[in-house]
Amino acid sequence: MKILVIGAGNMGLTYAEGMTTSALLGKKKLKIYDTDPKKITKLKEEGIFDVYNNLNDCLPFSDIVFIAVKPYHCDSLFSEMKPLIKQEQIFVSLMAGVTIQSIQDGLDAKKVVRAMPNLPAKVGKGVTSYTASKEVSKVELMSIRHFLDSTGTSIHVETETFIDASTGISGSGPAYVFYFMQSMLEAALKMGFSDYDSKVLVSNTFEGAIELFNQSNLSPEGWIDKVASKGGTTQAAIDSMEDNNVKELIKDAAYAAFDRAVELGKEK
Ligand SMILES: NC(=O)C1=CN([C@@H]2O[C@H](COP(=O)(O)OP(=O)(O)OC[C@H]3O[C@@H](n4cnc5c(N)ncnc54)[C@H](O)[C@@H]3O)[C@@H](O)[C@H]2O)C=CC1
Ligand SMILES: O=C(O)[C@@H]1CCC=N1
Repeated sequence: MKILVIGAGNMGLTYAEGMTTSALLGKKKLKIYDTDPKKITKLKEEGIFDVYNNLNDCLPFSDIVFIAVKPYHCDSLFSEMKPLIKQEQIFVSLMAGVTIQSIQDGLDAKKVVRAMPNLPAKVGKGVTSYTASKEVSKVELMSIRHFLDSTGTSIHVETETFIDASTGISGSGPAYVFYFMQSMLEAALKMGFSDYDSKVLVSNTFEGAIELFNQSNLSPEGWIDKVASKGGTTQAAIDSMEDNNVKELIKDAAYAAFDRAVELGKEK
């Protein structure tokens, strides 16, 4: 199977790296296309992929095409791609907001999969939601899932609304976790810990809590109860967060990302 990734940025390159291990590629190298000359030179030097700076040389010779440019670059990209595509090709968009209909219209293509990945894919711990146009067969969708799973795990959703919703939870979600980490790092530094000690305290606290959560059926609230003693320190912290409405604010933030994904789709 011949795979092309368009856009060698954070997401495109992460997916490309994940997919190089796939048995479905056979002996072929994965193709990657970008317009940035510096990226092209660097990728050519590394020699992991077949690297292209011209769509004519790669797009017509690919079965599955992953699109990982920023949403505002897709219109100009689509007009360049349109004369080169074939109806049997499958296009997998990783772009936030951009709808299946607008991809089909922009490319004059039928087989489109819309996916929402996230950045932990870089370490094989990504989660991707995906849905497809009706022209993509079950067997084709199984191959796509195989490639998506090369960066972690995936869930199939029935409608694009769930792609926009998962953008607010898992797509943008790693940034919320980093935001929380940054707040705790700043608090640790303010308390007088060194940079190194602050990082050790915070990163191990996150890692340990996630491991506990993953190894049990207990809800986060159940785990909070195990940490917090009545009248103790944790309760003081949780009370402070509750008084400041932190939980509602985080939910609002997730909805802001969801709404923005829907809005991006309408801007097309
Ligand atoms: N970064 C993230 O955590 C996530 C990103 N996404 C989506 O992935 C897409 C890419 O995001 P990033 O990788 O973060 O962006 P990025 O800016 O790191 O990468 C975009 C790449 O596209 C290239 N590019 C721009 N125009 C091009 C064109 N016409 N032809 C070929 N290449 C072109 C750029 O040179 C760059 O290498 C976005 O649509 C975003 O919504 C989705 C989920 C998570
Ligand atoms: O911020 C963005 O628009 C992209 C989509 C999800 C994560 N990053």
